[in-house]
Amino acid sequence: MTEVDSAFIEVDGVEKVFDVRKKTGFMKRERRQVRAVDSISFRVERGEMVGYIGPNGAGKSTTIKMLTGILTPSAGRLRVAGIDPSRERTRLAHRIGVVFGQRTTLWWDLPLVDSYRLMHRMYRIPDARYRANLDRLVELLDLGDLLDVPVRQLSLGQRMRGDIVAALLHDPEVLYLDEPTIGLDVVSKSKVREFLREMNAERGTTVLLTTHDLQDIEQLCKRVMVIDHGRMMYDGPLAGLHEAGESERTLVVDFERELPPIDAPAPARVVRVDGPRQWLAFPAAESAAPLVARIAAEYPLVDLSVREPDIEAVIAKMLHSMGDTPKPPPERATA
Ligand SMILES: Nc1ncnc2c1ncn2[C@@H]1O[C@H](COP(=O)(O)OP(=O)(O)OP(=O)(O)O)[C@@H](O)[C@H]1O
Repeated sequence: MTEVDSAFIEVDGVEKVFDVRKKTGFMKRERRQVRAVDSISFRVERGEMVGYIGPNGAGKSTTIKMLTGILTPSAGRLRVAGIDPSRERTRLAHRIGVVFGQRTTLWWDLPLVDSYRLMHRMYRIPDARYRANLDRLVELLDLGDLLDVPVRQLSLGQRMRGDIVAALLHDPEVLYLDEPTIGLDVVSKSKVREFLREMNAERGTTVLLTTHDLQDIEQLCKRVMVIDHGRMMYDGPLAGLHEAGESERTLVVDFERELPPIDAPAPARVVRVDGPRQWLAFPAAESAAPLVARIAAEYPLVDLSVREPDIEAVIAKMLHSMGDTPKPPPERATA
């Protein structure tokens, strides 16, 4: 191994500026520069699963495209597994896997297995390894009955699992996931998450995950990075993000009968009442257990559920609470 002291992914002062030409009138064009990524730095260690989140247009996809070598940075230094992605894109391709939730890498008109056969050739995967990986992945992602079905006939959840198999057939060391659970039903979401957790634990695959679903991050990533207007605004644990934005979760409780708003222990408070159902907001960084125990002891409780805050709301609150000043975490960003 060459990368003894270095992290698996290294991003130092990376920028990406796009030149955009806009039509401003008949025969008139204006040139403008868009700074999609603005001097960001971070490191990801081998085997880490890191969430990479931010509002629309924040610069997430641009970062991922630079990490895969599709785009060349305008400034700064990038390394993945010691490789400069834009200079050695093909060499790097053998070590990375990419899943874009909104697009597919599968051949639409062909049976699923034909796409895998093509990947087998494209990546020159040794036969025995291909066979073993295919068997294992198909079993883990429960695709056995679907291998001969044309991709166009698969449901979104089946297609997504098919895409994940395609991205992993060549045993990549790092996986970039862009919205892997978008549009999936609850069962498919949990299948995908469970698989990713197992893959990370068993194989130590490094994962960079972009998502709008807070539960993806909660269930998969100890660390989250927030980007906004191309700048790194936060890099640390998810709980810290909740604290920075003072975000709240909601406890939804059903009582045996209609009650006036209950006397919730602060900082929890009733925010809505509808018949026997009441909604209580409480700090997202706190456990729901003491609140649930207290309500169960004092009121005629029938059922309850906890709703997570929306990822956009968490980010918006955090950005608002910080003004425009990035929260410098991590020694790891400047190390
Ligand atoms: N090829 C391009 N040419 C010009 N501008 C671009 C190009 N690609 C991205 N941009 C701009 O760069 C900024 C960052 O875009 P990017 O796609 O990286 O954001 P994102 O965080 O992935 O957003 P989303 O969550 O909506 O996918 C946006 O303002 C976008 O319009």
